[in-house]
Amino acid sequence: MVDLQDLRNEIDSIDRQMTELFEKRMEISRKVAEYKISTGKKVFDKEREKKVIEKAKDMTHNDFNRHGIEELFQQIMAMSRKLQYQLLEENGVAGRLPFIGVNELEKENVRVVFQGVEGAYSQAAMQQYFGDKITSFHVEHWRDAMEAIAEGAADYAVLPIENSTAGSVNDMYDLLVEFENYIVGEQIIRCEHCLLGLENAEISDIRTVYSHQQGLSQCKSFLQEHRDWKQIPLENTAMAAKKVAEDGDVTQASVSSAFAAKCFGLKVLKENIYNNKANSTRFIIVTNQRIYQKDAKKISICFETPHTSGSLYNILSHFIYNNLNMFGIQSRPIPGRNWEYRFFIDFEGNLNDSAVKNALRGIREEATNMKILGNY
Ligand SMILES: O=C(O)C(=O)C[C@]1(C(=O)O)C=C[C@@H](O)C=C1
Repeated sequence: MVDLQDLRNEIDSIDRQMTELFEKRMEISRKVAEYKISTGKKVFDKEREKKVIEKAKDMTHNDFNRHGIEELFQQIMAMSRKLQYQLLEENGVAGRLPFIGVNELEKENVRVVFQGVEGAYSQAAMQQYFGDKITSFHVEHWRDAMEAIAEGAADYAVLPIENSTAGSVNDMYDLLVEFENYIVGEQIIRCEHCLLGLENAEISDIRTVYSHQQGLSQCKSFLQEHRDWKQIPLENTAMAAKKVAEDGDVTQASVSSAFAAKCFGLKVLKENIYNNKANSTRFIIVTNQRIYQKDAKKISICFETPHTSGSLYNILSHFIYNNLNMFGIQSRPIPGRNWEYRFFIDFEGNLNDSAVKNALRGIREEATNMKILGNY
């Protein structure tokens, strides 16, 4: 019978040699980086990596080892590249980021566009972010808002990107890729639905309630206590409040925000009638300039990955190696390319941090169509 301890001693000896060789290899990679710094050559050399992997695979003796050696060398060279990116950054050749840092965003005397009607949650988000000293207008569609800032009709747009219950606003991700507009801020608004009625109405008068379908379903428990009320869904919660104000009928109510009550002169008949107390929507503030506030802490990027196994894994490793904390990842189909996806990542950091520059340089070289959507 073989002795386990003997076998483990052998493995230990091989591991020692592998570690020594790994360190030797990284030392050579460091020298290659010096050469690349002085010649301006790119770190990532796809063809060379292919050849290294093929050569190593040819030396193996069975299929299992062929796969193993391929994966191992992919990892070794990914680490080698990360070391080289770090050295580039230390030598100040990490490349300039085409974004300008500003101390503060201009929030007064600016023109802001929001999507939706007056009294919408997006208008509430706009007021909370910018205050009152602005000129604002609203448009019907998200695309109209993106166009307004792209063309310079507005300085900023306020647009929803995510709801804590309903999830991401997918169209917004596509629009951020399509337009040369950038995220410079965000505002989270709690969707605190209330029951609104006319100034002289009481709850006992109500017979009909209007809201967006989601508004009605988010207040299901409360509405079940009033089963005799007719529930009528409308396009959005603000329109529902507007209708109640315009109809002037005490038997009508709407499920809308307290902000909408103020906008249309309605009375809050009952506050906090929603089921999920944490329900919130995250709005982004978008502009057509590549700027970021110097104390910004969150970065959004998107990229496409080559259609090969492990490519997303390799790209995500740039966050791990640079100690960057990822907040989230989304994917969206790429139009016209079935079953291929574009990834959107939010992570913690500032465009001026060297770890961030490092990671972005690596991702830019290894992914396709990488775009920095903003630092805010
Ligand atoms: O040969 C090079 O150009 C290197 O930088 C070395 C190396 C490697 O570790 O083998 C690293 C990165 C390149 O993508 C290709 C190969």
